[in-house]
Amino acid sequence: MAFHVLISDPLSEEGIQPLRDAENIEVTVNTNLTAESLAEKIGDYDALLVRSQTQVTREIIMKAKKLKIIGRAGVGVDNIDLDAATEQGIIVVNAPDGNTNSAAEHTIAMLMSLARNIPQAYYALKHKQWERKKYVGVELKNKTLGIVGLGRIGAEVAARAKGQRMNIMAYDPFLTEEKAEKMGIGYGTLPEVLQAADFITVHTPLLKETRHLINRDAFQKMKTGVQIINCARGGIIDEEALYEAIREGKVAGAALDVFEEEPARDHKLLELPEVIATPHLGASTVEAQENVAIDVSRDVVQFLNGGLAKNPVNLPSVPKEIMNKIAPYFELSEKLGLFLTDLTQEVTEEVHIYYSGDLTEVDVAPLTRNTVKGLLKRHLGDHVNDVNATYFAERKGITINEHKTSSTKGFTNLLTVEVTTKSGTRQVSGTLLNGLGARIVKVDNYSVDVIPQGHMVVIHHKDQPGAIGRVGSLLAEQNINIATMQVGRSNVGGDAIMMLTIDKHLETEGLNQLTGLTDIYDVTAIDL
Ligand SMILES: NC(=O)C1=CN([C@@H]2O[C@H](COP(=O)(O)OP(=O)(O)OC[C@H]3O[C@@H](n4cnc5c(N)ncnc54)[C@H](O)[C@@H]3O)[C@@H](O)[C@H]2O)C=CC1
Ligand SMILES: O=C(O)CCC(=O)C(=O)O
Repeated sequence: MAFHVLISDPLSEEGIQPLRDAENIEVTVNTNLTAESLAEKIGDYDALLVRSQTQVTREIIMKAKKLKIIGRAGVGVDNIDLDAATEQGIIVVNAPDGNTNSAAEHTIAMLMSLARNIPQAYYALKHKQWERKKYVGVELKNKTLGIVGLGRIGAEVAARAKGQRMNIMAYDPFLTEEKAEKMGIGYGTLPEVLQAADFITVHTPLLKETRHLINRDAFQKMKTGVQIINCARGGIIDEEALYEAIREGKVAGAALDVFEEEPARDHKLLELPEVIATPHLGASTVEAQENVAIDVSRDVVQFLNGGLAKNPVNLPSVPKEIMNKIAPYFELSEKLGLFLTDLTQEVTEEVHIYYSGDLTEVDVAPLTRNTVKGLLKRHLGDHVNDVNATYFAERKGITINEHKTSSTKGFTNLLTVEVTTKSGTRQVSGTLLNGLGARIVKVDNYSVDVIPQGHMVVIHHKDQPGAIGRVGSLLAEQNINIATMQVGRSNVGGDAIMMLTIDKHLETEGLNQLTGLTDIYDVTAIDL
């Protein structure tokens, strides 16, 4: 089967070679699509690759019936409606490392241009004006650079600015004093950084929490004559507040690579002589564009062919060595989820997943997501997948609890799923037996040994002579062959469980007849 991939923003031709090389992938490049024509065409594609221009809105995602993956050749994913993608089970991947260097270099270029009025002086000279007095700048040496957001790019900017003999002071929610000290930079709260800095550069993502992080209040805290750089995202700085701060003389200059609305051809900030700007060029280098396109193309090829994406945005990435350990449990975890949904046949309120033995040594979050997928699949069908399983569970008010326990009950590994509904709690445990594959080894309090596959019947009954025979006869009458049978009981003559694997699905009529037999409490048909 061929997968169809649409590239809707200009990407490096060398960078998309992994897509072109893949035999089962057909690539369409169309960088002139309007929002309407993208919405019209997106239904034909399995993957969409973008930079920052294409707005992948909810409306487009809702029309993307075949779409499995959106690749962002770059870092920021604020042009993609992540919630909508997650809801629709579409994985979003980005290329977080490929343009770090270019963005950091661009920031330093902007910092130096700002300090020495290079763009303004250049413009004047091109217009035949030799203005030496007007364009006196300031040195960077011994000035304080305030960095807001010390991630990949912020940290690279810090390293380079140290080379300019600047003092660095940074704020990041994940930065500690110890870490700052190790990096040879100063640590401060946001207000402290704002107060101390001669130059301030922002390097956070654009999130609800960071929108207008630098606002009127923030400008009030700054030194008079401060200069501001934004090579991260328009919207982190409140543009209206920046405009006022420049007009009032609080801010002496600003260097902007990004704007709240792009393209920003006719922006009032651009009319101010104190503002220098580039049209979102931070990542526009040959190297960065090749890097990000390669990274994202590889992820798309890998993912479409059943592999794991290296840089998922709406799904945590799983290191290879952990994946190798947990991969054999994937099928079992989903089947335990499916088994319990059939067994309870009621609205799930709470889920507890217990991992023991070998499984306690690794990050089992992917298995939890897969179990939840199994629990929801009966009702949501193929619409639920690893990307959206936890989201759907949350939306349906189901709480998911993951536990690691030392109680292995004699197995080297044991995965137990417990579901609470309004009628009570049901449990199923499974294990992987060396060389023998997956087994269900416990249902509620009964020990069993059943391969989790095919058509099954779970019967709760009273441990009385004849009960098993009656079930066998009735199924024989219905021409249903029993492949295997397991019986577990709590005590002689007490409650017991029969687990049958049968050769075909048990229809409702047969199920009702079984339920009507003497000493039978309840019967559930399960199809795995
Ligand atoms: N102009 C351009 O062409 C480019 C822009 N970017 C943008 O640069 C920004 C940074 O990218 P990376 O360094 O790769 O991201 P990153 O994820 O490595 O770093 C972001 C940092 O911001 C911090 N942060 C989050 N909320 C914060 C807050 N309220 N206050 C202070 N810090 C906060 C995070 O803890 C993290 O350390 C992103 O917005 C990205 O989209 C990236 C590449 C090119
Ligand atoms: O695609 C681009 O050139 C923009 C890069 C960018 O802003 C990012 O990676 O966040």
